[in-house]
Amino acid sequence: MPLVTSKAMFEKAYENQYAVGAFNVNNMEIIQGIVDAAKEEQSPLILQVSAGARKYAKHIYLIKLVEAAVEDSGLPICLHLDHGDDFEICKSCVDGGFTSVMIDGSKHSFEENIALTKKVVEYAHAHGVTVEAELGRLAGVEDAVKVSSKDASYTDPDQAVEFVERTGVDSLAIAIGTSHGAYKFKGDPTLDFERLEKITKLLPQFPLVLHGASTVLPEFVAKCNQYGGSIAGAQGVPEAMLLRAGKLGVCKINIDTDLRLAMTASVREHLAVNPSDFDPRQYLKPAREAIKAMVKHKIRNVLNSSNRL
Ligand SMILES: O=C(CO)COP(=O)(O)O
Ligand SMILES: O=C[C@H](O)COP(=O)(O)O
Ligand SMILES: [Zn+2]
Ligand SMILES: [Zn+2]
Repeated sequence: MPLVTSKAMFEKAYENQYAVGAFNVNNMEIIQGIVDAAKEEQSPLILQVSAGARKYAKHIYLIKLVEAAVEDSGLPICLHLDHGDDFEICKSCVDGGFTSVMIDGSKHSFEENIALTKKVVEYAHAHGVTVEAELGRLAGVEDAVKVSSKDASYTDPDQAVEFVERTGVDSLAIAIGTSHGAYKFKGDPTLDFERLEKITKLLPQFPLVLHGASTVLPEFVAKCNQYGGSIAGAQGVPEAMLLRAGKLGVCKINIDTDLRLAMTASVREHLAVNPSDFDPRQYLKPAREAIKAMVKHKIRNVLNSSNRL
């Protein structure tokens, strides 16, 4: 089974009102934990690589690890570039074996975003690769750059229609109140479901993407803090809201922060409880299991994507 694009995955997800999890990967243990979970759940899967991940691990290591995961698991996996900043990084990932790319032109003007996205779509489609774009701007930390809530903006539904028509893009990340990182809401969590419903109505059958969709489960924050961490005031998107979004045209839900918290909580606990351990396998093995358990939890309780292959 080779790597696959997101096209058939999204068609099936849209039809059956569930979402495919897009999990950020940075190393072997993270990839193995995620893929093991998806295999046991027989769930469709997107593994995504940020520019930062590509810098950290190098493109060649990540692609070879993901190819190994496909061969070892037999799963149809989509390998996606997360938040491509310019045409060059998208081209490099298309040329380098990715099956899907995101061009994130959301920091540019509407017209510049369209022109940039169109250029990537033309190149990617000519090479059999699907494209995600972003309209509206999420707050939070993205590629080590903090977008303040004053610079964030929700997606305009009419602009979304024009954007999709003029670019030919395959899926669209929208801003309805989620944000990247562990600190998503100061008060009660709210998402603009009215806006989401409007976009879905204007763009029927079109797959939408929700970034910044970690739940920041309190028990993992508490475990980090119990074993020497200092993560205060963290809050994510409640699971019920994500399930609701999955029934309203959101076909891809991005999760990174929850994997980071699961892995860090596990490593912190292991080293605190076993102070004489110094073989990395001793703490990375349970860390990999923690990733697996988190992804299984997401597939069952947030994505509703078990047994959808
Ligand atoms: O959107 C994301 C990656 O693109 C990840 O979002 P979280 O920070 O909520 O996990
Ligand atoms: O959207 C951002 C993802 O969580 C990736 O984060 P990163 O750029 O730190 O790898
Ligand atoms: Zn963005
Ligand atoms: Zn994102």
